[in-house]
Amino acid sequence: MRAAEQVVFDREPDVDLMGRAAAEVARVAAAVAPEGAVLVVVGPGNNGGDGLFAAALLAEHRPVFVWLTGGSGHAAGREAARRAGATEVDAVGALQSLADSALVIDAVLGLGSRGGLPLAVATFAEACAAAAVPVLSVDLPSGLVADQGLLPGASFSAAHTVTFAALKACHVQEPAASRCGRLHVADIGVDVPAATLRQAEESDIARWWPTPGATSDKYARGVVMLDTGSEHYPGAALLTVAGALNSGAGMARYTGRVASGLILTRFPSTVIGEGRAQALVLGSGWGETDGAEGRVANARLHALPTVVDADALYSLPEERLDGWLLTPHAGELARLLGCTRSHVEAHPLSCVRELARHSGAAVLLKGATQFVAEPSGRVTLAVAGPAWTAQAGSGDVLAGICGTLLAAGLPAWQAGVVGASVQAIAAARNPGPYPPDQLAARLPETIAALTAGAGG
Ligand SMILES: NC(=O)C1=CN([C@@H]2O[C@H](COP(=O)(O)OP(=O)(O)OC[C@H]3O[C@@H](n4cnc5c(N)ncnc54)[C@H](OP(=O)(O)O)[C@@H]3O)[C@@H](O)[C@H]2O)[C@@H](O)CC1
Ligand SMILES: [K+]
Repeated sequence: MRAAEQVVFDREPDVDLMGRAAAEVARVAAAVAPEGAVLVVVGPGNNGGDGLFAAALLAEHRPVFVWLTGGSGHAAGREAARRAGATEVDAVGALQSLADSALVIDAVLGLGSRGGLPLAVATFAEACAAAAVPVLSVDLPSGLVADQGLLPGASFSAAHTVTFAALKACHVQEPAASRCGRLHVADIGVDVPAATLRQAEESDIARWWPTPGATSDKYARGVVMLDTGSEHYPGAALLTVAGALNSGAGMARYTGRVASGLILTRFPSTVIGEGRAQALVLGSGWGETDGAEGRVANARLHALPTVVDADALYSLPEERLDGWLLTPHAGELARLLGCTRSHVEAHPLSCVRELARHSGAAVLLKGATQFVAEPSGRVTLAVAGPAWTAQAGSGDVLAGICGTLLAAGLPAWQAGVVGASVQAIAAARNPGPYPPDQLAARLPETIAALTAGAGG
């Protein structure tokens, strides 16, 4: 973000980016709280500057109070707010005026935040929540750190966040994302080149879904070959097949070690044994079975796009896995990188990127926020779903869905994003809790609704 801003300053030294940012903040403030007093809480840096210029704009029409939490603040902004008639208050005055405020604008810390809040501000943030006064945060809820999803300490809980040019990690990664409220991305004339972090939306999933054409046969739709499940985890085989078939595979072939009778009783259209296929799914429910390495090496010989899940992840071939999709959760990713689970949870973006860069595969990191990294470093976040999907077996269904999407010809990263998203959307549209096999059974109607009107 700072580099992108610098490009604008180099091109146009007199550009008033802060004025544009403040105008957007004032516009959203007027929309969400059209009347009543506004209390602007201001920090020491440019985030505070945005708040002060927004205060000046709002003070033309309504009572505005300004609390300079650091004692001073952006000098020109302070002067503008004063001239427009805003009233400066101290910490006590801020708490007193809270009850009469229609809106609090949080302009304490933005991109320069190290995380957490000074004590007086933390107390005030709690008071806002207790008084149920809506907070509009400038750029990000103060207390968060822009490029992290963690809560490093106290922070505001915003009803609205106005950010500039592009979303930052804190806006989309939990638990920070839940502090941001409704997000408004304001265009202030700063171009963010080739976004390295993107958030997929339902409309993207509808557009990317590989709807078969009039002339598609089962091979064009894609045959998925699954080597999943084990004596210990036969259910995993069923769940992967359920994921594959309910997301529209042209055919599912099962080559794993679970008795074919069990598979066929539940999914009679499954074909048992190897044959022509367009994608493979490996590993879900293998457990610590012998022969993982041999089975992964065998898959390599097929030279097909491959989903590698669960225990197969620990037997990855050494060469670059172009076109493959790895689907670890945080614990598995930690083991692969030789670090701790808590390290992955604290730094999911860098960890998921590291495995993608190192392996040459796309990597879908599963969890509350689902990240898909490409070897280039670009990361796309899947559409978020309700927490109900965090249940044993969800990952198996997801591996099957991703297999279908790979078989239909989607690039590995896109198969990961679309697969994780459609499962989340199905869960959101069918508020459960449904166990994963029943949620898998809801995929067809979810996909039908999603793609209706998307133009295929
Ligand atoms: N660049 C541009 O043109 C544009 C920028 N824009 C706006 O500027 C914002 C970025 O401004 P910024 O760089 O001044 O950083 P900002 O977040 O205001 O604060 C830094 C100050 O806070 C302090 N501090 C940090 N953590 C702390 C803590 N936990 N507790 C207490 N203090 C803490 C820190 O102290 P230090 O770490 O240096 O000791 C430093 O003094 C950006 O988010 C956007 O709103 C828009 O106008 C668009 C154009
Ligand atoms: K802020």
